[in-house]
Amino acid sequence: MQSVISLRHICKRFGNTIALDNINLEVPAGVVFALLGENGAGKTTMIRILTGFLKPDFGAASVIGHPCDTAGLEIRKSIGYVSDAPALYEWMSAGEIGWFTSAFYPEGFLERYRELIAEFDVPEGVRLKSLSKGQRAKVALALAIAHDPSLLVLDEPTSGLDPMVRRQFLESMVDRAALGRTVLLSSHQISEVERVADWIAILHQGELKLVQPMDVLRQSTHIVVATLDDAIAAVESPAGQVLSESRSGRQVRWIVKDLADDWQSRYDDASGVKNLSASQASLEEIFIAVCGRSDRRTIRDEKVNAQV
Ligand SMILES: Nc1ncnc2c1ncn2[C@@H]1O[C@H](COP(=O)(O)OP(=O)(O)OP(=O)(O)O)[C@@H](O)[C@H]1O
Repeated sequence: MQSVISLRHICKRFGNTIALDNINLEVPAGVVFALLGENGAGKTTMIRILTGFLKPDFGAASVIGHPCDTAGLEIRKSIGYVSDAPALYEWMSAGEIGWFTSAFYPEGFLERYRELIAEFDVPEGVRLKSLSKGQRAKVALALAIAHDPSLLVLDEPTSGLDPMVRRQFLESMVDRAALGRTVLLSSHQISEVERVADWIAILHQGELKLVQPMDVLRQSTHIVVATLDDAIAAVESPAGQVLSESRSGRQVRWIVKDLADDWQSRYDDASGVKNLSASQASLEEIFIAVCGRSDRRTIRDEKVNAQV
């Protein structure tokens, strides 16, 4: 099946900063796909490339079959997009902006928009500048989904919203995926994402560190804790892909992906390990393990590496 979003070898630099470093990503249809990353990881840069606002320095990107570098307008008309700070005509009322925007979309837009506004409890007659932040976010979401787009792109949609509004937002994402639509959700609200996302991608300092279905990621990533006889003794890591290791006194803690079935066999009586346990890691623990390393490469680093 064709991907809804496809990125091949995407690179983008701003001066010395490598904002996106050879990104390859395929987003399947009908899922809530979460793009996680700390501040400055490159999430907004990726979304700006996908929506045709920014051209990559290298690589090719397409959204619902359209090339992002040449068909930005077409893409923006077809998808729904909510930025972290939606630009709305402040002097219009919630009702007026729906009517105004409906001129750009096929019949049925206004009716659906008004239904959504009523569902979200936003008063139609009040000017946008007099609405609360949460109400304005709901207007932006209603405008983005009233034409029932096959892809909805949300850049930090819930930042600054209260928990009730956030929950309403995220539930509407799950409803959309259930109808076969795709949602790309950029966020650093990890616990929220964990509840709604089908797929997780972790972007760290411009590099895509991990892309996996949420259930596979959960099942395949463990926290392994070993208690040692001696606090300063060396100990072998468990068999698997070790994402992080930390020590506190006699305890060693690893976050391990694809832990081998027979991982305990490494720790016999002579290993100096007294107690062993393994449990499933939360998304937050996985995120910290993946992102807790190395500083962003800059062009200066690349030049130094090329010289050695
Ligand atoms: N127009 C620009 N000019 C210069 N540097 C930029 C520009 N846009 C982004 N950057 C840099 O590129 C990197 C990635 O920024 P980006 O906004 O994509 O991150 P982000 O993951 O969206 O962060 P946040 O969660 O804080 O919004 C950062 O180091 C940022 O400073």
